Amino acid sequence: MESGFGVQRRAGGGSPAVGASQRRRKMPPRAADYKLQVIIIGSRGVGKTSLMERFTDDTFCEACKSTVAVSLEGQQQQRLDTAGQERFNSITSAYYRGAKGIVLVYDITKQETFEDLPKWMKMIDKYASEDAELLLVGNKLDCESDRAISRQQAERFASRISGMRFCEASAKDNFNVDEIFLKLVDDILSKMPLEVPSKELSNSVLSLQPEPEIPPELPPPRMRCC
Ligand SMILES: Nc1nc2c(ncn2[C@@H]2O[C@H](COP(=O)(O)OP(=O)(O)OP(=O)(O)O)[C@@H](O)[C@H]2O)c(=O)[nH]1
Repeated sequence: MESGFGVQRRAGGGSPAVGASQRRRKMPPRAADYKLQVIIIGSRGVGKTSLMERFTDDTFCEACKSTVAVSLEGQQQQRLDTAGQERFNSITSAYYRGAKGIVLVYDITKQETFEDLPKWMKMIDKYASEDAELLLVGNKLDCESDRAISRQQAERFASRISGMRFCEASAKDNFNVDEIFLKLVDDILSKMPLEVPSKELSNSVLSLQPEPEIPPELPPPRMRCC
């Protein structure tokens, strides 16, 4: 249950006068200065694909099918047999490892998606680089009347994890979506050395489905002691 993509960022971009989605539609394509791998993780149905599609294409699908595929940009699209856990795990660990940014999503209307967050953090602790930027996103803010998780609860969760930022968003209403990804990329770039080695760059895209598998032995967690 991960989605991800290569985010392209041009140097000296600054804050746009128009929305970033508008800029994406109107500006002619130009070679990117960097390609950074960002993955989007979270429980089933929280809106990972919707956030990604809102950011990349400025589209929203009301009745999307669940993601069950791995795709490698410019290459083949391959259906995953969810029983094929071994192959899945090696792909998962590779993509976590390569991620410069991780967007961890829950649904503000679904308690269980918030309760799953510690499991996702275990995956991050096990597989991701310590330097990866982390962003917690409470999606479906347009469903305020069905809210099950308060902003304060989520802020408390994020504050216990070193370097994790938090925001709420709506892929449906296109609220905070550009901000999520552009801020994440700015944070990643601000940490990078001026000369980025080419092996650091990635152009792969990932979209996976199975439930998070909790590793039996975990490295020291990012959770801070209270
Ligand atoms: N109201 C509302 N619905 C949303 C929002 N984002 C996604 N959805 C809906 O939630 C459902 C699941 O969205 P997806 O983007 O497929 O969620 P996902 O996390 O990629 O789901 P999986 O691939 O199954 O893990 C779809 O019906 C979307 O239309 C949002 O911001 N607001």
